[in-house]
Amino acid sequence: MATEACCQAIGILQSHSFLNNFNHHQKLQINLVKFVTRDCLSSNGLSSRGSNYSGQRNYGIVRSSASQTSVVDPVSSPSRSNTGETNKKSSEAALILIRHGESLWNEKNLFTGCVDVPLSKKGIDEAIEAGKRISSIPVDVIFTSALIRAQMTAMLAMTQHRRKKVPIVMHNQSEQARTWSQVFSEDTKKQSIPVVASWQLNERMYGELQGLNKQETADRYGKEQVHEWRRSYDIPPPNGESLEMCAERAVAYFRDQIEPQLLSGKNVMIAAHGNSLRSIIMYLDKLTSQEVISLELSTGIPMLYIFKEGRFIRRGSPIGPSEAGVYAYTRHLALYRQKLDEMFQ
Ligand SMILES: O=C(O)[C@@H](CO)OP(=O)(O)O
Repeated sequence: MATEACCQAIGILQSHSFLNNFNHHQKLQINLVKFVTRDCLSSNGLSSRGSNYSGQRNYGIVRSSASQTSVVDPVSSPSRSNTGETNKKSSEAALILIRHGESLWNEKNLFTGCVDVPLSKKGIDEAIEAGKRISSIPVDVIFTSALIRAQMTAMLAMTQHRRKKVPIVMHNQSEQARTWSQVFSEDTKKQSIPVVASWQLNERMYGELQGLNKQETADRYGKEQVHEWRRSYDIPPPNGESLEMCAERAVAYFRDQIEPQLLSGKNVMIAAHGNSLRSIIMYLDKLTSQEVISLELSTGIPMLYIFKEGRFIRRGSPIGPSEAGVYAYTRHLALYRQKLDEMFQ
């Protein structure tokens, strides 16, 4: 069902590579599947004590490798802009990961897991701030968990995006839901971003800890025990999921549904949770089960990866759109931002 829903969702608003969108006179290069029925690491954003998550070191490596690589420019490449090849091959695709902003239960220091709690006021502000950071990074498709805090984060972040496309939540759970949510304008579809919500990206299920206060639980069961429940790789909390179990469904979903999008040149944003994202980062960065233990993600800090030649390259967390030489940008992304400048200033 997830596969079907996802394919339809992607088909719905499948747009060509982001840069093509800018030339309004350009013949559209869209392999648009018929709508509906067919249709940086910032040091405060991600850290891992004692691991290779030294932001400074990694930024340097990434930047130098990027500068040595020749990146095809889809804007000026006639072969790409005139032959409709854009959708099939892209030299790179952006992948933004964002942990939801602070929730009302984060604020109260409660284990949340799969309980569907909304953002706090601070979380709303964090999501908007995150949106500013990625406002010049292309987004063609958004994946979120089924939980409202991740969805709020994605939507609030997108209110800040300079491209001003409209994120539209896909509803493929039934034929009727599909039919009733159809869009009948090609132009409108081009100005939209499909949002695919999936339980596989949910926070790990925290079992009988859900709703308990983290500090009180540590006082009761001991700090060590609670740390083991919270951060060990393969030890689940009582009747809950271990990180390993969470990774089984989150990484499988990433590989089955999200990687093909990146492979086809789509720029993807994932709004999800501390542990579902930890497991995905473990996969992207090839962390060991030991290394992932100390990986912590802050709420509301977007992390950018570039998918290129089958590899994921961590770029860091983009800063604001006004920053000229943001390390997180590749040449490809800088061109996108330049186009936005031309369009909207
Ligand atoms: O309560 C939760 O769902 C998670 C994330 O807030 O907690 P932890 O920090 O233990 O991963």
